[in-house]
Amino acid sequence: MFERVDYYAGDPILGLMEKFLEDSNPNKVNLGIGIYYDEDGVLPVLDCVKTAEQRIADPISPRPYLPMAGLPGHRKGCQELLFGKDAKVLQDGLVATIATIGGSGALKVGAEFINEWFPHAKCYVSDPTWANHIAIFEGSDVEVGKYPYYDKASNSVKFDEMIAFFNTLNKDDVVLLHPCCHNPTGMDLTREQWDTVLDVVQERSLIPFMDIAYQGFGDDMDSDAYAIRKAVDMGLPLFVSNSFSKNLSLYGERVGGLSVVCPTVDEAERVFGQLNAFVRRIYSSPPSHGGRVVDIVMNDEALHDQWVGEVYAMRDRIKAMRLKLKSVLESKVPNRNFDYITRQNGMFSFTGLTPEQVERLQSEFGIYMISNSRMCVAGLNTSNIDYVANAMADVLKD
Ligand SMILES: Cc1[nH+]cc(COP(=O)(O)O)c(/C=N/[C@@H](CC(=O)O)C(=O)O)c1O
Repeated sequence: MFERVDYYAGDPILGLMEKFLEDSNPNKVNLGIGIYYDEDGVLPVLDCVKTAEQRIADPISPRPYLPMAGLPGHRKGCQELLFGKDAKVLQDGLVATIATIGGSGALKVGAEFINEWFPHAKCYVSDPTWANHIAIFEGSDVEVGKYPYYDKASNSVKFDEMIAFFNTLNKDDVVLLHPCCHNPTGMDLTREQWDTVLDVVQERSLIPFMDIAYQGFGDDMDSDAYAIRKAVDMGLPLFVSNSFSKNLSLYGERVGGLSVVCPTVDEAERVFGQLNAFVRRIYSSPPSHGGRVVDIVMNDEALHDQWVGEVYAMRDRIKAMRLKLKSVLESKVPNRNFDYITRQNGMFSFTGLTPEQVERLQSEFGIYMISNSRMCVAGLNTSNIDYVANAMADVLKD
């Protein structure tokens, strides 16, 4: 009966996590999945989340279905984080926002919406991009193409090629953009480059779809949203998927959001209704617990301020690990340029190691990074960084 069903090849990121957990090497280091581990190598529970959890736990309350769009406070939290607390576009009621099952759920609902209402649109993703971007959009029958983005030889953005490619695209084609902390390269655009990208998007009437999963891990909450807010200032239609998995350290609670910036209130109402319709037919309504944590942290001023401080502490620890890794590698492999490690932003570094070198790190040293050479810098700490740098130096020298 089901022999016609193909075997699942596994996920390049989540599958690696399983292999890591099974590895008995006492020195193993997980630099694979994009998860923030603290200095002790532990996935943290933020203090602001602990407070929110206590409020949820006492007094304990029933767990009814949430609205299809999620809690109003969760949605408000997404909007103010992305667009700014006093953004005119919010005051004017031009943004349709739903709470979603993580950033992944936001991308899925967005892909379904585009397939339904822009059936001729293709979606173009950066080369390289987060692997699941392609799977999600193709899974919604949206044809996916790639735009030039990263030059491995120079460890920089192929900006002129990217712009030239955008100038070949058609009206309503979707360009999937990383506003900050590019996954997997960590290489972000400057503000001037964003301005140029958004000018081309406007000239070609493209649809920008910005996926922001690491807001606060780059420079700061507002700077990391520069591209989002610039598109709004230009009056562009805009999709934004956001994730609280990393910056609230709530991975398993599956909390995110999808926002669509519309030209008129009437269009925002139409879009909001259709987003609800897609939610209903895909998963009906979002999870309650995570939504309540987001609602409490984002809308309690003191907790929100505490949260921002906790995110910046995570950001700063990652930056410190970048500096340390770069200096150790420079001392051990003097004939190789490691500037890219500190030019890159957010959780990931595209190390440029070959698949064979990545495989050696895993098999000989128990160090796990994605086969495309992406390293999650947040997996480094002062206890393992010398071990990792020495191992990288070893495989780079041979
Ligand atoms: C760019 C991006 N967008 C969306 C997501 C999904 O977020 P969530 O809220 O968990 O649904 C991730 C997760 N990335 C890491 C984990 C994963 O692959 O699922 C990663 O790149 O390792 C991203 O890196």
